Amino acid sequence: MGQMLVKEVMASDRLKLVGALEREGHDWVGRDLGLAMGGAEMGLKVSDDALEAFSRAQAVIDFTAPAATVAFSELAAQARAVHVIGTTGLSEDDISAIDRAARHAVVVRAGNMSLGVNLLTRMVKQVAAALDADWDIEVIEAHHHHKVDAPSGTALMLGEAAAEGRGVALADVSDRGRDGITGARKRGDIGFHAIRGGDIVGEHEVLFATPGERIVLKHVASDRTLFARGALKAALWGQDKGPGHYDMLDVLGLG
Ligand SMILES: NC(=O)C1=CN([C@@H]2O[C@H](COP(=O)(O)OP(=O)(O)OC[C@H]3O[C@@H](n4cnc5c(N)ncnc54)[C@H](OP(=O)(O)O)[C@@H]3O)[C@@H](O)[C@H]2O)C=CC1
Ligand SMILES: O=C(O)C1=N[C@H](C(=O)O)C[C@H](O)C1
Repeated sequence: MGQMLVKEVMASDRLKLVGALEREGHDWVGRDLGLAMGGAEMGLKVSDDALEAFSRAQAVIDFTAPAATVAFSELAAQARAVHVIGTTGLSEDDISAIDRAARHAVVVRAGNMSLGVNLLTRMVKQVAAALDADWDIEVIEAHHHHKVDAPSGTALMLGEAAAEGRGVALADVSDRGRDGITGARKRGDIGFHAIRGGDIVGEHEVLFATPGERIVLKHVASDRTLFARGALKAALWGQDKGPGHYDMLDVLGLG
């Protein structure tokens, strides 16, 4: 995602890239970003000094890993830069830490930056609200074999939307990774299933099943560029907002 973001920022006439980070000890640190990416020289050196880079930025776009994102949220808040977070796999403690940073700066966080998925969450909530618990809800997601977290951030967003529609807390009804003699499905549970293979960009399906019929709501991402474009839209949107923890529904006006 990092390299995709660099390309999208370079292609934009509204954005300017002022820094690029790698972790301390990475062999790109100190090298020209363009050359390191295998292209033309960009005149911008890769750094490992987050606070220095953030202090020169109006926005920080972060698709990394939970520990990095939590640390960056504090530094971005110190620098009063808009922090756009695409990182998934965050724990409740991680999210609380980000909430603390969002008291001082704008944070936009979403497990999926695409318009389609965010619209789908509204549809899932509506369908879940219209159906009772005789309808079993299952969230099925598929991603490339490099992905390290499961369920995906998007699957969790869709599960949250379904739980919200039903008026229950997801934590109380979530059923993940069935294996072995699990017993019959519990009424009202929301199940999660993760497929990992090849270069699948991201596919999410929410299944509502009752005896005799099924409803399937599905989103397919076929190009990662859409996630980068969504994140950049969020960075621009956040420029005139007050401190707070926002999501893509806010950015897209679907909240
Ligand atoms: N919200 C959305 O729309 C989307 C979210 N994602 C999420 O974004 C995240 C990244 O995805 P992806 O790009 O595929 O994953 P990658 O593993 O390819 O990239 C993550 C990068 O973050 C770097 N990183 C980790 N920790 C640090 C640190 N402390 N300082 C600097 N760099 C660090 C890693 O470096 P190193 O290799 O050295 O560890 C790596 O280059 C995932 O959580 C993914 O689920 C992805 C696509 C869309
Ligand atoms: O890791 C990915 O690739 C993706 N991660 C996000 C997620 O966890 O839902 C968004 C998208 O599906 C791609």
